[in-house]
Amino acid sequence: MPIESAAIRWSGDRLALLDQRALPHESRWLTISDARSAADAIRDMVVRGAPAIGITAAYGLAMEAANQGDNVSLASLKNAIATLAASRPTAVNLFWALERLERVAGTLTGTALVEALNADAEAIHREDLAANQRMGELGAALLPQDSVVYTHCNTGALATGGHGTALGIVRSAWQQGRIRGVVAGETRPWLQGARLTSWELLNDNIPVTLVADSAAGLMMQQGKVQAVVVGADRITANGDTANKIGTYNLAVLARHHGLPFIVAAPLSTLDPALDNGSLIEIEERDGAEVRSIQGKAVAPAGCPAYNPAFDVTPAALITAIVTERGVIENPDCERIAAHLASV
Ligand SMILES: CSC[C@@H](O)[C@@H](O)C(=O)COP(=O)(O)O
Repeated sequence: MPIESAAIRWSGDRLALLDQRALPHESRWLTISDARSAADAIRDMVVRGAPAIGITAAYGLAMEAANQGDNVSLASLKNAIATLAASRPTAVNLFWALERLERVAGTLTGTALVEALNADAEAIHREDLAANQRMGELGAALLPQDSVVYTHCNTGALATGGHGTALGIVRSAWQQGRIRGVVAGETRPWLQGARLTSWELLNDNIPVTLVADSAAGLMMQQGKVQAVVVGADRITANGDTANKIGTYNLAVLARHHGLPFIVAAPLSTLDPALDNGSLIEIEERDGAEVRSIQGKAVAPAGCPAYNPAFDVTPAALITAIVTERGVIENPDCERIAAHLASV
């Protein structure tokens, strides 16, 4: 059945992705028809954001199954699953989606398998939108009345099945008249804040001020922001949270200035199999992304550069984690486990 969200269009058997590398200047859609092209799109940042990566991987596997036709089985999909799993390492939603589809596939074969994978990929897409809307309601209530909220990277409709995680909270809070506006950090090196978050917020007429990442401390010192809300790529059993590089800096600053630091993520981003954040694989990307901005060199050619795509914020710096199931205040092992066990 066709499903459409801001950056992901599923026709029922083919996938189109909005090429997020070209935003905000150009709206270009790429057609994806198998697991290899889905994996390429994830690795090359055509599609990004933990939930959107999971949704894309699910559709990629479903299309692969359909392409294989009558003889398809879980065994014949193993290479495609490995290709998708190798695309990016940090966002657990990718692995969560693949494992979920593997369970659905089970011993099915042929048309039954194709139909089951299609239905589950569509369910993952729809469930993510519903989760975001619920997180929006729950998270908005945590923000101080009349506050200005600082956010990092892009966690909006582009990064998810719709509405957004942290940006979903911002959207819901704005609709409720709870916040006065948003400060978006530009988010070097890929500029998700400058290119994507500001674009989404301007499109929704939500007041946004774009700042260089290095302005965050001054803005907090000057009392210009009252809360920080971010998304997550993986949250371990103790609440440690991997998110876009620079998130940890913001958490330290928020603690110093006594501001709430709120993480929003669907349950598909929780990884209770890992005890703590030191066990999360942090994606390291090409140093060329740091030496240049949007393909234009800003550093001497060949200058050594280090380019981790994510960092880990210790749970002790997090005021609350919001999932579609509720709010985990002062997250730790016990509270995360109780949250996961609750219904
Ligand atoms: C709802 S998206 C949550 C996270 O995936 C987001 O904050 C982030 O870090 C995205 O990184 P990206 O490298 O753009 O995929």
